[in-house]
Parts: sequence; C-alpha cells; structure tokens
Amino acid sequence: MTTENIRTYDVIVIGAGPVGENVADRTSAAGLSTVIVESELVGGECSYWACEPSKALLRPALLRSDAVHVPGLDPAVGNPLDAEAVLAHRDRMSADWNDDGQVDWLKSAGIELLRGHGRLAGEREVSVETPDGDTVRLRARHAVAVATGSRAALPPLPGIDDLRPWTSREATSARKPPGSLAIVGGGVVGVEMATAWQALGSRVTLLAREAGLLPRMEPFAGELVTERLREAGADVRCGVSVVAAERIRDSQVRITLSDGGEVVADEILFATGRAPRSQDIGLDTVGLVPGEWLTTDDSLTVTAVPGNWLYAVGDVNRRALFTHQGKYQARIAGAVIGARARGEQLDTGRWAPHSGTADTEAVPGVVFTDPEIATVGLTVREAERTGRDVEVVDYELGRLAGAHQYRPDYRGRARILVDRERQVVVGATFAGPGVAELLYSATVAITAEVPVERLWHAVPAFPTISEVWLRLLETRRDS
Ligand SMILES: Cc1cc2nc3c(=O)[nH]c(=O)nc-3n(C[C@H](O)[C@H](O)[C@H](O)COP(=O)(O)OP(=O)(O)OC[C@H]3O[C@@H](n4cnc5c(N)ncnc54)[C@H](O)[C@@H]3O)c2cc1C
Ligand SMILES: NC(=O)c1ccc[n+]([C@@H]2O[C@H](COP(=O)([O-])OP(=O)(O)OC[C@H]3O[C@@H](n4cnc5c(N)ncnc54)[C@H](O)[C@@H]3O)[C@@H](O)[C@H]2O)c1
Repeated sequence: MTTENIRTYDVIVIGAGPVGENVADRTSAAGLSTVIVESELVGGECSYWACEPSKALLRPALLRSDAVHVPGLDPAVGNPLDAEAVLAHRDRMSADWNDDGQVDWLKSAGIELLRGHGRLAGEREVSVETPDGDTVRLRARHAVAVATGSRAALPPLPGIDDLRPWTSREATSARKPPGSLAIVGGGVVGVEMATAWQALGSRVTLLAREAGLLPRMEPFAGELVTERLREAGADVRCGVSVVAAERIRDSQVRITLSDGGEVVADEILFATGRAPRSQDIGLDTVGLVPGEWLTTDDSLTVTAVPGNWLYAVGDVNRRALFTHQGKYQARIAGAVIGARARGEQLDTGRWAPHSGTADTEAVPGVVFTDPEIATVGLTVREAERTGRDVEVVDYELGRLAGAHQYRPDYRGRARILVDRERQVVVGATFAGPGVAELLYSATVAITAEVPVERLWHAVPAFPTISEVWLRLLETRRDS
C-alpha cells in the first residue's frame, strides 16, 4: 500500500549512525525541527558492527597480553581467554543489537525518528519507504544531511558470493570463534580482527598485498604489529594477493595466492576497505552519481548541488572514516545549518567554527592491536607527498622508566614531525602498549599549534609513558 503524506521539517537527516544522530542533535538544539530517517538500527555501524563490538573483543586480548608480562600476574592470567565470556561481554557492549536506548535518546533530544529507507527526491525533498510498505514524502525548509555511512567493499573475485565470506559485520558479531580464519587485507579492520580472533582461539592467517601491515602508517607501526601477531601464533603473509577462492566440503574455504601458496580455513574475512552507502539514496534526482562518495567543502556542504541545502557528513564523504571525526563534522554541519537558517554569515577560516579544518590537519586514530598504534596528523610519506619540510624525531619507548613500570618487556616507538618553518608539531605516531591515551596530547599540540619551544614547559609526570614528549625534545635538541 502506498500513501502520499508530505511532512515539512526544518532539517531532514538520512541515516541515524553516530554522525547523523549528532547532526540532528545540533540542529534540534539550534531550535530547528528535525527528523532523522533510519533503515536499520539507530546507532549505526559503530554501535553494533564496528567500534563497540570490536573493542569489546579486543580489550581482554590487550589486557591479557600486558598482564602476562607483569611480574606476579602471570599465574593469575596465564590461561587462554574465556571466549564465551568475552563474546557475552561483546553482546552487552553492542546492546544485544537492540536500539531502544538510542531511540529514547533521540526522543529526549527532541528529534523525530522515521524508520525506513530514505532517498533524495529532488531539491530539499526526501522520500521514505517505511517497513510496512508506505511511502512518506518529507520536505526540508533549510537542509538535508546525508549521513548514510559506508559498507564493506568486496574485491571483484570470481564466485565471491558462493564463499559466504565474512565482512566486518560477521567479524564483529560471530557467535563463536571459527577453528581457523583467513583474513584478506592488512589495514585497520584486518589487523584488529586478526588480534581479536587469534586471542579468542582461532588460527588466524592474515594476507596483505602490501609489503607490510598498516601500509598508510609509519612502517614501524606495522612491523611491531606483525611481530606481536606472529608471537601470538598468527600466520602473517605480506606481499601476497588472493587470485582465487572456493568453498570446499561446504565447511571450508580454499584460497590460492599470487605466490603460488594455498590457505585452507573455516572462514574467510574480507577486510578490504569501505564503499559509500550511496547507491540507492536518490543521488540522481539532484544531479549526482549513485554509488559515489559525496564530496563536500570544509563546511560539509555538497557544493556540486546548488543552493547550499545539501550536506554530507561522516563516512559517506570519505574525509576521515572514524566515528569521532564524523561527530566533529556533525557538530560543524549542525552549526552551519543553524547559522544559514538564521541568515548569518558563515565563519569558514582555518580552525573557525564553520570549518572542518581538523579533517585535513589533525585526524586522530587508534588501532587497538597489540601493541596499540596511535596516530595524528602527517606521516613522513604524507609530508613528502605534500611537499612539507619537516624534521623527523624518533624515540624508543622501551627506554622510558614509565614504560618499564607498565610492562618490563616494553617494546615501542614514537615519532613526531616538526614543521621546520613554523616550528610546530604536524604529525605524531606512537606504537606501544597503552599509548592510546597519549594521543590527545599530540592532537592538542597540533591543533593549538603549540610552538615546540613551549613544549619544554609542559612537564610530563615521572614515571609515565608521557615522558616520551621530553625525550623527543631532548633527542631533537641533541641531534
Ligand atoms: C570493524 C570496524 C571497527 C571500527 N572501529 C572504530 C573505532 O574503534 N573507532 C572509530 O572512531 N571508528 C571505528 N570504525 C569506523 C566507524 O565505524 C565509522 O567511521 C562510523 O560508524 C561512521 O559513522 P556514520 O554515522 O557516518 O555511518 P554509519 O555508522 O555507517 O551509520 C550510517 C547509518 O545510516 C543508515 N542508512 C544508510 N542508508 C540509509 C538510507 N538510505 N535510509 C535510511 N538510513 C540509512 C544505516 O543503516 C546506518 O545506521 C570502525 C569501522 C569498522 C568497520
Ligand atoms: N580503531 C579504529 O578506529 C578503526 C578500526 C577499524 C576500522 N576503522 C576505520 O574503518 C576504515 C576501513 O578499514 P579497513 O581496514 O576496511 O580499510 P583500510 O583501507 O584501512 O584497509 C584495507 C586494506 O585492504 C587492502 N585491499 C583492498 N583491496 C584488496 C584486495 N582486493 N586484495 C587484498 N587486499 C586488498 C588495501 O590495500 C588496504 O591495505 C579505516 O579507514 C578506518 O578509518 C577504524
């Protein structure tokens, strides 16, 4: 049955992932009536099949890895993880795939929820196919924000569907560890899931086509993760591609590799990147190409569509595929929509309220592997590619008293990049156990453009891993 209702709101948000929710929160707080459209679960990929479940699987693995190396703790934590208990914890951290709590939050923020599949239907209009088959037409007075996120991208391998492969969804929601798991892709999802499932009892083979893992980061990050994964028993093979794969005996997958090798595993996970969820959202009705990433300017406005009413926020714009960075964009998009609705001039200068400057200058990210990898700003390769003149300063974290206290066998490295002309930090990578919480200090140093000379006055407490900041300054002074 199709009924034609036209409902008018100030703002329509398509997609109630973490990013869409935050856009709606900001526009609602600005006094604009806001409806959010969601086709699956309110909370999006992050809450149910990405950040939350994956970190719930990883935390016990990382904690155990540290604890078995702390004298006195070994007898208490020497046994393998209790996989059943970890998976039950993962279920709770994913709210048992129930979005009641998030729906309540939307209500408390004054945001209306419309369940269904949303599609643009021309300027400022959205058509929603509801679960009971109705079509609801929505009209926006001020703005439509597309926050439909991304999905796993599968390679064009012949017969891939017959493999019944895992994507990040199955890898984060599986009911039990497979006996053996082959993972294709040495990026963030690949290494995190290899760490988690190896620790939960699966025999993991990680297949990366580049020369090393985490190829977009400083090489030492991938080298440390490779070392630890191998110590944990995983088979890590770099520089290989999958040329063919088939299901055999229904219960296993046989994979043929470019180097002539073969891997047989119970399950195969493709962790080969993301594609935008933009195929079926009516992009053609506003002159855009379905299935493409949505390009925006720094105010998150889709400039290819005239009239400044269409915004793309979060994964779907490909600016930085992280929940925290999408939420940053959401706060900015919300402020921009509010300002335009009030007829105010935008303030879009560098680091100004209506500009997502951090998306290009300081995107923080933590890979929750053993050891953790924390990065923000430029790597050496990016600095070279963009013609930035930088000083590179390295320090071995294992030399710090705080690192020895943390775990006596500590291995890790830190690197900062200092812009030679401006004398400010423009990039930082920390690789080592427990470094995730160090990252915010580097993010502040970069965004606040703190002169390196002033950092001498930011005294790190003894004995903490933060003392790496002092050691990096000393290394730079003495080199
Ligand atoms: C395994 C894994 C682990 C990750 N871990 C982390 C992490 O630890 N930290 C981190 O910062 N990032 C992490 N990420 C990235 C993070 O999940 C994404 O950056 C984040 O979810 C993006 O949020 P979003 O709101 O843009 O999109 P999504 O979370 O994908 O949400 C989009 C929403 O839009 C809905 N939708 C799509 N199309 C329509 C439509 N036509 N109509 C209505 N609704 C629609 C979807 O159902 C979904 O609910 C991880 C990703 C993966 C795959
Ligand atoms: N801790 C976190 O914050 C976290 C965790 C997981 C994911 N994420 C986000 O999710 C995004 C997606 O992660 P991802 O690991 O899927 O993507 P990615 O881009 O990080 O890595 C994908 C890898 O797969 C490889 N690949 C692509 N096609 C291939 C093919 N046909 N055969 C073999 N290898 C192939 C690529 O070369 C790349 O190394 C990341 O960019 C990250 O921002 C964040």
